[in-house]
Amino acid sequence: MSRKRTLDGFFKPAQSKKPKLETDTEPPLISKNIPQEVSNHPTYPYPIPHLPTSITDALGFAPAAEGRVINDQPDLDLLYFEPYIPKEVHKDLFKFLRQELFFYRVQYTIKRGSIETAINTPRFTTVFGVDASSYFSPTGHLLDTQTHTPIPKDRYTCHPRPLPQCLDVLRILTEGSTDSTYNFCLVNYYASGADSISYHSDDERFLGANPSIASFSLGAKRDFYMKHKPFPPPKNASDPPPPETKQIKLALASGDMVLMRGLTQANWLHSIPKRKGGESGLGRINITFRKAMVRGGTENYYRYNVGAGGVFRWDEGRGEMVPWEDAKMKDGKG
Ligand SMILES: O=C(O)CCC(=O)C(=O)O
Ligand SMILES: [Fe+2]
Repeated sequence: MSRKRTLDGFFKPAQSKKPKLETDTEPPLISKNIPQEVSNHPTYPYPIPHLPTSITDALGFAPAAEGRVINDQPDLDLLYFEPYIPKEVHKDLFKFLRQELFFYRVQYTIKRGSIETAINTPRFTTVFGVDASSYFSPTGHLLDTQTHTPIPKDRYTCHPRPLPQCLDVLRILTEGSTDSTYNFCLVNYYASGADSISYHSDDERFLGANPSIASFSLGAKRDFYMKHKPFPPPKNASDPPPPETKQIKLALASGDMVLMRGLTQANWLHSIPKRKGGESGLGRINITFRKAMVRGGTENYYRYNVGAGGVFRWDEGRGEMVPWEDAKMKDGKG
């Protein structure tokens, strides 16, 4: 089949707003018999090219270094790969993902008591995947994990989408080196030192107990801080004081991967603080792989990483993320 027909084929489903999920005997949402040069799905704003073989070939040598265990403080269990991505390709992988992925700048409100506060997420985000109650068939339909039949229409209010090949390749490698499996990929893009993530832990109940989270860095070097959560006050005056813990700083470089596992999320917070100077102006991509067990995880991840706003895409000429609608008009594709 010619390349032209392939492209026509995948642009068509992208126009319909919702995937048709009734049965898996329908025409595939992802073409099966055509050599796939792109990943596409009705939930994607545009198709995402597969990784060039120059990158996939080099990824065959990952992890580029052995993981170093960091567990010298209470409740801490990290495996730190410096680097994980071979040095020959981390720059190309960064450029590829920044150019080809679609991002969002999510706004939401939080309510504390009767006071509502508007939050502007201080970084670009995107997400792919679905929790363990469902899975994507090879043709892109969402099926129930128990019954292997199409999921009921009302299972999700969001529109879960499968990992594109370019991130799935990394997921498979990560599973091989971390003794865990993952069904979600979250991506952050920190455009400059003004973008950040404040202290938090990824210990939501929908991840189950002691989740393993694999976190990749590409692009600018940024400081990653960790600190122990406050210990509960002693119950009796005779109880021993809580153990001493020290803040941790890892200068995460392009290609590095930190696996946070065991008791880490339940007991430690982590952050990427705002920075002036250094490499931060070059932009940084963070990719995390996680496993959500139940539907609530899917709703949460799409709400806070896609939200209800517009799509952004990297504009190489302008050197910044631009609203994708504008970029399409400029290309004359609008
Ligand atoms: O950018 C990073 O290295 C950390 C990102 C993170 O903690 C998160 O997305 O939950
Ligand atoms: Fe996190």
